[in-house]
Amino acid sequence: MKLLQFYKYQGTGNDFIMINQMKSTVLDGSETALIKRLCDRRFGIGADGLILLQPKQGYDFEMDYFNADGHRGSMCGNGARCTVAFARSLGLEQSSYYFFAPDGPHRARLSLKKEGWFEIEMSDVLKVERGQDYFFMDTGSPHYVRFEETLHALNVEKEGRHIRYNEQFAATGTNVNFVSAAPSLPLQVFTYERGVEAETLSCGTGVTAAAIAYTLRHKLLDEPGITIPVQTKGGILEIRMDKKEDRYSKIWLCGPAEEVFQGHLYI
Ligand SMILES: N[C@H](CCC[C@H](N)C(=O)O)C(=O)O
Repeated sequence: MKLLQFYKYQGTGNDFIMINQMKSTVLDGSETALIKRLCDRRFGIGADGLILLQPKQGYDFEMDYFNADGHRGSMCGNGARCTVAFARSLGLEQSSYYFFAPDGPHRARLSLKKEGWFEIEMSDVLKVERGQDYFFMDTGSPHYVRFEETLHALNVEKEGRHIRYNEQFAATGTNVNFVSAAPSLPLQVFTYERGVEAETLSCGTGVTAAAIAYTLRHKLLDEPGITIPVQTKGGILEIRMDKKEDRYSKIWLCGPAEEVFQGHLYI
């Protein structure tokens, strides 16, 4: 039996179990059944995912991310914001960070304006696929984005699952975002997450994809520093980006992240 010290974090209601492996390794990521059970809201601690904070040569740290199904996921934007908050609470107090995530290197910084806000630079998006009624892109994780007249009557779980498992995406799966088409900002985004296989209260890479799709749908002019506020079920996030035709760089995902509780258990 090993003692597992854990920390629970949330960023706009997307919640994560954090394990500090900066000094010693407890989990190597092969413990699929255990991670799934830890993330279970009845049999475990309960979370949308689990993150191992680890050292990595040339970086301040690495975030190794697992979805609630116990398998390694792709990039998690809210998880990254929580990981920076976690690293800070462990004493890594810097005004900016350089870290490694599932989709490669990232920069992060503290908001100068808002206390408790963490800002992550996302990978550039150089390709956006346009379907008849959807956009599809990789913001570190694959995201399908569909605009809706209204979201209030939408069954996110049912519709999201249907798209995630349809012929086009079944092989690798996709996250699915439904975006309110109301002309005024903030955008409203509801997300079904692959790997959690349920609706989550917020998804950082999904909100990033929704903001990018919005600039295309509403034909925003190319400009540096386009800012799009987004309302999720768990709170407000903000996306800033430089747009040049269909290519997006300097994409920053900004929002709150905080510790909820900590504890330990034997594994
Ligand atoms: N919640 C995450 C997305 C996790 C991606 C994961 N569901 C996958 O497709 O592996 C976020 O804030 O970006």
